[in-house]
Amino acid sequence: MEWCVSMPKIELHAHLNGSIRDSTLLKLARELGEKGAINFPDVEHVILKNDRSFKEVFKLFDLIHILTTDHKIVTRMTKEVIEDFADDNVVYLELRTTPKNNDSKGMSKRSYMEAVLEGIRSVNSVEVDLCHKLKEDTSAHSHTVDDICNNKTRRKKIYVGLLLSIDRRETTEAAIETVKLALEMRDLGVVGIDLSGNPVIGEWLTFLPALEFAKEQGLPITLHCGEVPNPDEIRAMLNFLPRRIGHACCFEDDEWNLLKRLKIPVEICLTSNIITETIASVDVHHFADLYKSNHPLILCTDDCGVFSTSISAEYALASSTFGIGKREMFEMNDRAIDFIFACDRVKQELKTMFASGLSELLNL
Ligand SMILES: CNc1ncnc2c1ncn2[C@@H]1O[C@H](COP(=O)(O)O)[C@@H](O)[C@H]1O
Ligand SMILES: [Zn+2]
Repeated sequence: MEWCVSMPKIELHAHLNGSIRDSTLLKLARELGEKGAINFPDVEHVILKNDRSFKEVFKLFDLIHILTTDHKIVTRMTKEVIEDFADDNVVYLELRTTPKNNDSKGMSKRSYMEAVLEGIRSVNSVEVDLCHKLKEDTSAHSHTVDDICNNKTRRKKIYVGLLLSIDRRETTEAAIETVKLALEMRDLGVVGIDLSGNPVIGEWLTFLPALEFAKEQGLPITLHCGEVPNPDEIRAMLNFLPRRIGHACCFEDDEWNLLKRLKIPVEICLTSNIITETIASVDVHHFADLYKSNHPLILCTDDCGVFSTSISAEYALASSTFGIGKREMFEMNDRAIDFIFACDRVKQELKTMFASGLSELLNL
């Protein structure tokens, strides 16, 4: 489905380390293998394996982190991931990542994020508009809407906003440190906070003080919610009123009713849910019911490296499974602009871009 690639798309749920290219991961593993730090054939097998249980996915993340937790590699990975999304015609990307401390690499959460920013600066195949507050004041000098829409006269452009993730393994203090860092970096492209990590680990109450602090400070929050059955946590998360949630796989009737009543937008990750077996098969995915109910939602990749997918592949899968066409998908993206975390300038520019794209679509 060519249109799934060519259509401008909004990606709101992509984890940096989960989006790493297989080729980069294998190269890093080979290098560590040559140094004798790991057994390359074992690691190669894990990287290339296609079906992964939930537990195995989180083991793979630990392995990926061993290979990538280094400033230069974080920079390279960030650059490649943004270029890959832009190549797939993502026009607005919210990229999330967990800031990491690692004494042996001289890495602090802040220096990790500086390496991410360096990666964004080194993107050269596409023009990056980093969403940050300061830019609003200078937007008069920014590009015109015609510039953005007209790929012929300008380079392709992608808006990027960063979300800082709190890992469910972290303590309250570490989570607060991440929120403080996000606040310090609001002028540098950080647009919000995410709670993620292995859903069978950690307690909601551990993260609540950090999330409440973020909310008080006006930082938008998205939560991984209901990836495993846990009705008390799901209800507590929904009643916290996050700006969005990811997944919503293991909801019962009460939780569906609450979600729909609160109209909290959902980031849908089809392939991720199927591979981790949180949903039995794509045809019974809750995307269908939410879409029919006009609930705010958007298709996302989660971890396109780990799950060997792409945002256009997710659109193709949703289109063939649920019979949703190009125009409806386009409108789904247009509506999603309302719940992105970027500032009004970016929202306005995207609205204009999509408005002109729709007339093109209808003229076809
Ligand atoms: C499959 N579903 C998922 N559920 C929950 N958390 C997930 C996830 N996929 C990824 N992550 C979270 O993102 C981290 C990797 O990216 P970063 O190191 O932050 O860039 C993982 O370690 C996990 O905490
Ligand atoms: Zn996720």
